[in-house]
Amino acid sequence: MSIDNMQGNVAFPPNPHAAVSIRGLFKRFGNNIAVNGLSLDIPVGSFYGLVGPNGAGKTTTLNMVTGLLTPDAGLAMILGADVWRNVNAAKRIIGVMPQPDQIFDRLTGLQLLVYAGMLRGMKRTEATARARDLLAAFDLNAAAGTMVTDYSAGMTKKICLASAMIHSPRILVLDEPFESVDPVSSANLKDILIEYARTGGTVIISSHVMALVEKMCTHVAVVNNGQVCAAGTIDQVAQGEDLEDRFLQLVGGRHEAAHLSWLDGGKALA
Ligand SMILES: Nc1ncnc2c1ncn2[C@@H]1O[C@H](COP(=O)(O)OP(=O)(O)OP(=O)(O)O)[C@@H](O)[C@H]1O
Repeated sequence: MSIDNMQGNVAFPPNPHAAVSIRGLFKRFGNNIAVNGLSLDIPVGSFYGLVGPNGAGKTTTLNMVTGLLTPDAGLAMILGADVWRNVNAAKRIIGVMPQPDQIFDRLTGLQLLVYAGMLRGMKRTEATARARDLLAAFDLNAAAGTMVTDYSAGMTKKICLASAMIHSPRILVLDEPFESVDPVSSANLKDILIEYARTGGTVIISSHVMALVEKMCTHVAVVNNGQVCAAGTIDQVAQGEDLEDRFLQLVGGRHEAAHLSWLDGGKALA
């Protein structure tokens, strides 16, 4: 998709060939409009970054696309099928990284992965074999028999990621996947995701780390106030600039002279 603000253009039909096609998605929490008529196409095989300031509506959008949250209005299609017409079918196609507080952390890492696989209809033997592959890939072999509640934040993140991948979904939706993951595991994870996209899988990540998005993603959408303000390939959105600078131009919010007069390096105590 070229740089294209499709806000409010609900008449523009969804793209049945896209991995994800969103039209006029809307969600309100009380008086707060979290997602305000958002439209976006995510091509099959893309590594798509969703970026935006805190509270922009990224997580709310992803939750509606993955069948976790009902939209107030609008349409989300996954590989040509309306998510909300058959939400269970959509969930089988997608791998969603659970949040650490959404997992059964009294299971061991191995048990959690086998459980996640069996929940998606896999046989125990196959789920166990894949769980062991994933534990190795994420450097969690030594912690396979440890309860997840005793994992560090980064280890928990990795086991959450692994549980999103075990059923080999066609689309992976990952909210801040690299946050608190160490550089070695992060590099391994990037290799896995890049290979996954290369073989036709679609990866959608939300991230605040612009350098990472610029390096890893093929496409990016900048979300602000519940709408897409720019979307396309990284080059199309960056327009020859550093992606972070372009992001700041698009969303604004930089204070001319960010200055807290009382934050004086402790001079007052000297
Ligand atoms: N369950 C909820 N109940 C009430 N308000 C909510 C709920 N979830 C999100 N919101 C509000 O919706 C808006 C969008 O939130 P959302 O979490 O989608 O933003 P985000 O772009 O993912 O932000 P961040 O980068 O900080 O994670 C925010 O104003 C938030 O306070």
